[in-house]
Amino acid sequence: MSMLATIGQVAHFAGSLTGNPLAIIGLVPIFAAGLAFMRYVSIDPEAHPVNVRHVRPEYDFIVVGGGSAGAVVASRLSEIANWTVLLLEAGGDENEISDIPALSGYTQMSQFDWMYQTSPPGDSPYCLAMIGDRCNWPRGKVLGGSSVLNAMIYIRGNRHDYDQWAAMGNTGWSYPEVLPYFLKSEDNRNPYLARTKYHNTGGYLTVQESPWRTPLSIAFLQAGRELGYEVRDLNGEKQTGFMLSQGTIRRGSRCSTSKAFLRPVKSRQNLHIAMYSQVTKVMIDPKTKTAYGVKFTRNNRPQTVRARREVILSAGAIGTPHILMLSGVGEKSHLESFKIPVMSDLKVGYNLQDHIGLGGLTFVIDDPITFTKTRYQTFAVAMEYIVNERGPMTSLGGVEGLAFVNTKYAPKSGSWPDIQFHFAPSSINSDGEQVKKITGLRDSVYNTVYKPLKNAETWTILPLLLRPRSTGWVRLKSKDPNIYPDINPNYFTHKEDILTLTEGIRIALNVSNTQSFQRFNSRPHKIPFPKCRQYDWDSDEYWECSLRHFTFTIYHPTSTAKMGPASDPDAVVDPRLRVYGIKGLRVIDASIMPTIVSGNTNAPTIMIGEKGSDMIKQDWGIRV
Ligand SMILES: Cc1cc2nc3c(=O)[nH]c(=O)nc-3n(C[C@H](O)[C@H](O)[C@H](O)COP(=O)(O)OP(=O)(O)OC[C@H]3O[C@@H](n4cnc5c(N)ncnc54)[C@H](O)[C@@H]3O)c2cc1C
Repeated sequence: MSMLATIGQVAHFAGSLTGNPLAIIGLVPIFAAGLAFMRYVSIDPEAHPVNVRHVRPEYDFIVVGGGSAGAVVASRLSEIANWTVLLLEAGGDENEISDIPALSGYTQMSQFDWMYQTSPPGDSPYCLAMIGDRCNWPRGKVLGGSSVLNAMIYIRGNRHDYDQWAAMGNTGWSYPEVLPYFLKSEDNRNPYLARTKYHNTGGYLTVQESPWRTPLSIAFLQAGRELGYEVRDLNGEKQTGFMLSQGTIRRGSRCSTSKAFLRPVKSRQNLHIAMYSQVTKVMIDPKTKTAYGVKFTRNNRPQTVRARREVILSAGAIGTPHILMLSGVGEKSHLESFKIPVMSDLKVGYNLQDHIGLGGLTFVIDDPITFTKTRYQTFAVAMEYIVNERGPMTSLGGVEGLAFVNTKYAPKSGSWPDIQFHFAPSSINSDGEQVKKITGLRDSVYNTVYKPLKNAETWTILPLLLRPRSTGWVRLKSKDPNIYPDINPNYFTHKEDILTLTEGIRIALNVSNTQSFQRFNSRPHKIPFPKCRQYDWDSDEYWECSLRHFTFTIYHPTSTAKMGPASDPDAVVDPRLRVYGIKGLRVIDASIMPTIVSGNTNAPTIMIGEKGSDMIKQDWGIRV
């Protein structure tokens, strides 16, 4: 294939991603993608998984959803040579654009994204700065799932999270019991990390720091020290402190779970992967209450496939409860209102938890050292990515530094921080209007608050609430599987969530006040949101108003099929991830977290995939 043809093909794909790519993302990333494509075709040893043409009538195991967890489960189960495994994925395959770390925002609102939205809020307002008072909730609709859309940040959560799960009655899920599963996946490429007992090499999932960063990342670490925090591996012994971001990247490109877990096993004859296959229902025998297969639609054709041993739902925190409820597993009164026969009366869809913070908390500096589109979308930058797998294009979604800090509301031990910082040497409009587009910011907000920052040197901290008290739900709107469910996160129904975040914002302001940032004359950008003008800047009321406007989720919905012991009335699955009341049906994905972990959710979900796979093997008599 000629170079021009290849570039044309990638540009065409980019068009489908953005609507008008040449206007929005400019030529350079397209060149980058085109050239990267050439390199992959010629030298990449990891050819893509095969989309099987025909699905057999029956398999031993059916895995629904090939995302962060599902790709792991399909890979691990098919290690058993005499088991047949079918992986059904609603989306298609990832590609060269989604591989470029710095362009991670461009896969949102594309064919790779389910494009969910929260329902408009009730009494506790949130997302008010967004069109229709609704926040976008991107979810991966692609092999690799949300690991293809995410910012690639690798964080495992706090050891107390897992000890708390175990203390809730979830035998086997304490920190010492889950750590081996984090290690099992990992191939850490930073020798100084790899040699510690908290990291590993040789696993499928590549983890490393981005090979490139701006000078401000070092200022961020130094600021942490000035504030009394240690710079340390936040995936190591202690979580409190500051560090450079670690990410799931390999040779400078995204390492999705499809790339990590499915490509290496693509030639296994006992693993079939069927893409563009949307599961609409789990078939459950009403007499024996046993799951025996699934219904799915592929190329507009409804089909069924049977499972000899088990059906595993790995469709994510929205998809899994949606499928469960459509299949008659959910709260009795809710299902009956849609005339869905009830197979098991369980609190499916409840307990929805998510991490939120204040979006757009921006600081301005004088020096020309930040990440701006004009500075970094150049031919030289593209070539550095293509030829050397290095440079600004390898930046982990622009997030260069991370920190876990304690507000006065955190446990007194100091070892279970309640706020996480994501540090980025950029702001809402450093990338033209792409961030505006994917967050759904109203014109009035963007034009008033962020447009004046055009050409400014900026940096941002996203203060994130790690353990929200407010929980929400996912409920059916219809029994038609193509109608998205009602997603109501109920943000800020607990005042403590606002109070904790307000303290977190003030610690972020202190970061800017350190000598490390004052060297650059750092100062907060103080233009208020139009509807928060009546409050004094930095008053409690001002921050509450700001939080309720630019409510920023970093897309970590979890816990909608809660794991718990039989004594827990809210539990949907038991500690071996089996759905209560139904034989042959498990859930293995982010939905099972009884409480959201204190940190980004991709690595914990991959761990759940690893551990869940071993549980299945054990339960079928395989030694692991
Ligand atoms: C934009 C974005 C940025 C993020 N950034 C980070 C980050 O930097 N670090 C981090 O740790 N976490 C991040 N996350 C969160 C993290 O990626 C998710 O928590 C994690 O991927 C969830 O894994 P999962 O297996 O539960 O679901 P998913 O990975 O979403 O997988 C579910 C899969 O099931 C498929 N599916 C759903 N319904 C059906 C159906 N009916 N039939 C067939 N298939 C179906 C989907 O298409 C998808 O492939 C981010 C998420 C997003 C969306």
